[in-house]
Amino acid sequence: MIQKLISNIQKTKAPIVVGLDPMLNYIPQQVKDKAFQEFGETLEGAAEAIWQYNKEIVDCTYDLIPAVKPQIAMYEQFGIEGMKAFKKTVDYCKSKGLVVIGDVKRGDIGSTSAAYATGHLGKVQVGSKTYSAFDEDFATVNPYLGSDGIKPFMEVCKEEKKGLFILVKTSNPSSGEFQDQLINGKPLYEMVGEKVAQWGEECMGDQYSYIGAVVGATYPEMGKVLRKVMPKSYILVPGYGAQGGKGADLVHFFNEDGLGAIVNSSRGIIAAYKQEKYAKYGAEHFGEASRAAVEDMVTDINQALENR
Ligand SMILES: O=C(O)c1cc(=O)[nH]c(=O)n1[C@@H]1O[C@H](COP(=O)(O)O)[C@@H](O)[C@H]1O
Repeated sequence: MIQKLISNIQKTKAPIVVGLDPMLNYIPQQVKDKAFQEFGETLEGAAEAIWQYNKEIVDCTYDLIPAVKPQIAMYEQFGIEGMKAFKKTVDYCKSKGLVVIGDVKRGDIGSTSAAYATGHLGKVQVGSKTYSAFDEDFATVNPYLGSDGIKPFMEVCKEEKKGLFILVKTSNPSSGEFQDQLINGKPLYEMVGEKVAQWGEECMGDQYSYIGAVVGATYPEMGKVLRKVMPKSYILVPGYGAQGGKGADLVHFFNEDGLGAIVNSSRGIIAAYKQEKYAKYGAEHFGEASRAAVEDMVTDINQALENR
């Protein structure tokens, strides 16, 4: 799957991920009205609205982008119906040739991680039959339980040719509270980065490992250090746009080959029509506003890379 991600990035010349994080308050009224007419103001109605919203955004952007990252919490809040919308979104994006990064941030004791890995990346055995339940291409995982929480995910990735993005340094304001703590003079996030590089060696594609890392766009100096600590790991970089990250901050997350990083924007793309810059599209043409925001993001990052 890492090869497919790289080839999609090369084909689109767009090292970006569109984050499919639908919230009801971003969804234009006409989309909600239609869904509520059919299903009422119910969890099912909400799930239908987020699915229709996602579908329009994907239809308007899929030819420009290599990958999407649905964040499961946005679906889970609507219970079973939301989870069905998550699965429909995963399948639809895959049918459009996109790589799907399930932003599920799992990680637990070994046996529980194994079940998470089976459900999201692997196959579950039911009697004589096997099923791929969610079947994303990559999943985000939390390494702070230690190696035995990560190994079951790696095993499934090896079998299924899938991949991981392991949280190393997160984009949020208080990420330093624990992640920046010094241990024998070294920050914890750097130790985790070294571990990701080690795990990555066991799981190599052609040039890059299918064990990647998550490093927030909001910490560019740390990104520069971590790039060197994990030279063969793809870095998923969230925090662009709504959290303040800009193209110029991101150049050091990339390797000299122009590869090695993929930058996520969620609200900045899917709710672009709400920004003044894209207001001319109006809520009616929210998908076109998202397309314009994708084009601007790609230009911003590629220009920054050219100027470095
Ligand atoms: O794993 C992630 O994707 C992630 C890690 C991190 O450090 N920071 C972070 O924002 N994210 C996710 O990236 C997305 C960012 O959304 P926007 O701020 O709207 O672009 C959300 O889905 C977050 O859950």
